[in-house]
Amino acid sequence: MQPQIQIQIQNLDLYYDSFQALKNINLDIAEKEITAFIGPSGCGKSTLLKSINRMNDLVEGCRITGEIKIDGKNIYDRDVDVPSLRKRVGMVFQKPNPFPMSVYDNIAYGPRTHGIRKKAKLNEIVEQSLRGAAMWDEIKDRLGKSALGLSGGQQQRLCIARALAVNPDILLMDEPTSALDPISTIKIEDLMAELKQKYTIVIVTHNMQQATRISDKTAFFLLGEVVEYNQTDLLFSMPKDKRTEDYITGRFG
Ligand SMILES: Nc1ncnc2c1ncn2[C@@H]1O[C@H](COP(=O)(O)OP(=O)(O)OP(=O)(O)O)[C@@H](O)[C@H]1O
Repeated sequence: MQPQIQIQIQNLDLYYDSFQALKNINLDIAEKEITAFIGPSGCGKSTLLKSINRMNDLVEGCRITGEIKIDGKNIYDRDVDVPSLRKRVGMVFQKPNPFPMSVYDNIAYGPRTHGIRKKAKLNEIVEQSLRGAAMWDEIKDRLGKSALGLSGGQQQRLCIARALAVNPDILLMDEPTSALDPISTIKIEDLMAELKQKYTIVIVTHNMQQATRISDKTAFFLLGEVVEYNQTDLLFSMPKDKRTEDYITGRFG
């Protein structure tokens, strides 16, 4: 059975002032799969990722034409409530960025800003989110301690738990393991394999082995365009475009 398409990117062009960073992007991203964006530095991967929860709204001079539909609704329509969109489409960044507060408060922060006040409910969300990020047993006795005292890998899983706490449908991950050691990286990759049962995941990665290990589909970007998009095993074993082949065989980039 074909997976359901959740995110449809159609005729998307994006400009930073007069510089065109994305050129006519068309991509269908399936629900509850992991989709990887790969390509050399500066080719627009992060820009496209950030367009999926309108993080680029914060960049002065950024202009977008075309559409990104989530479950059929264009997120760039005027009537879209951007905070609600970002609640549905969570984001995890390259460098772990826990807030300078306790582990508990990091997780409870999002739900509190969405009006949840009851201690019992917050406790439940904190536990569920940390379980969802596969770190409850490891951290349950340190909930009151500062998140800044955790290791880099733990901080990144905490940031994933924080994203889960507001109950998103989609998780965007921008090179989530590039600042981590190999063991922490494997933990996050294992976690992503678990998470895709419940969430649609889009990941930017520079690590082609990582893309082949974890993703269902891969899009190869070059100079603001998607050159090739296919099932990950096919893209890496039988690239259709010479430029994809050159990149994955290390001939450039
Ligand atoms: N805020 C901005 N203002 C102006 N130009 C930008 C801005 N952000 C990105 N760019 C430019 O847009 C292009 C795409 O950048 P982007 O960060 O999306 O690439 P990337 O493929 O994610 O690169 P990397 O792998 O190095 O993170 C680059 O040329 C970059 O310099």
